[in-house]
Amino acid sequence: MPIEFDRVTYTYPCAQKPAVQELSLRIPPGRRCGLIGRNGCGKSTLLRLADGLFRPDRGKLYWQGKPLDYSRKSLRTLRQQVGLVFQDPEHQLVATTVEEDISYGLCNLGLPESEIADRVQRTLEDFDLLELANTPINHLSLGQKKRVAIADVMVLQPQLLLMDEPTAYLDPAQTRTLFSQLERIHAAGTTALIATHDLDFIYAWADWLMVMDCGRIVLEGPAEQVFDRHEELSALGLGLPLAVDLLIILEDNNVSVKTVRSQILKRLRCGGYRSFNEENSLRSV
Ligand SMILES: Nc1ncnc2c1ncn2[C@@H]1O[C@H](COP(=O)(O)OP(=O)(O)OP(=O)(O)O)[C@@H](O)[C@H]1O
Repeated sequence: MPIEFDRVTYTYPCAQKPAVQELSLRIPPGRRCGLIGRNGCGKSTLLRLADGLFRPDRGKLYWQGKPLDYSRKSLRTLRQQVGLVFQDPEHQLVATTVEEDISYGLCNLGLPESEIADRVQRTLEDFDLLELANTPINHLSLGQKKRVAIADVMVLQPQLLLMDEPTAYLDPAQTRTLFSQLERIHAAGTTALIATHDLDFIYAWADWLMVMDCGRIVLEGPAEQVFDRHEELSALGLGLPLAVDLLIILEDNNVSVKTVRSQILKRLRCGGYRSFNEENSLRSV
């Protein structure tokens, strides 16, 4: 079991209530795990706890079966095995140019120069960053910064990859590149946990889905089964991936393309399943 939370509670200094409460979860090796939930429900806090950046007030975290040790030395070792891509790329980028930034973590690991050069070159290619290799970080667009932040962590080949809103600021082509890189590392045995509001991305990628609310995991299971729980997701203020909405509409065999289009537009403009139900019937459109 790479990572496990056992009744973990964490409260930010000066905060009135915990951001994460009595939270228990286990992520088996090799899993593609999605984490969804409305704003402020505790997703980023959970990821920071998993990376050892925050220490729980109560409860315990286990990494590969051993309780997390918060000594400097152990945290250094943990960070070589667990990589976190922050929601805001500005929190990740440390060096002057793209190439320096991607090599930074590898240099800290004390790897031979030739291996560092090889890995950096491959990562620049993988993330379509070759042309930007010598560009100063502060000359990059937000989407380019996000790609560098993701590359910074992927180049380290962590055993557990934690990502906070990885598709934020990425255009569709770069989202596809990210997808294929995630497929590649999954095939190589990496476990990944991705927190996101991008339901279409998570629907396509995740094999396991956890839903958070008020600092707790409130739904968990195979992604397809969790997305089938329309009413509960709606009650939690969450929508559905477009593909699930489409499947619901298409369950009615008599539905025309025009009706599907009109229903999908309504879904996109007004939100998820609740508005769908309130409309009552497809045929009335
Ligand atoms: N530095 C902080 N100090 C005090 N409270 C904080 C701090 N950071 C976050 N919080 C609070 O902790 C709770 C959980 O925040 P967190 O960022 O983990 O949520 P999230 O699910 O990642 O949200 P989002 O989807 O908006 O990114 C929120 O109520 C938030 O207001």
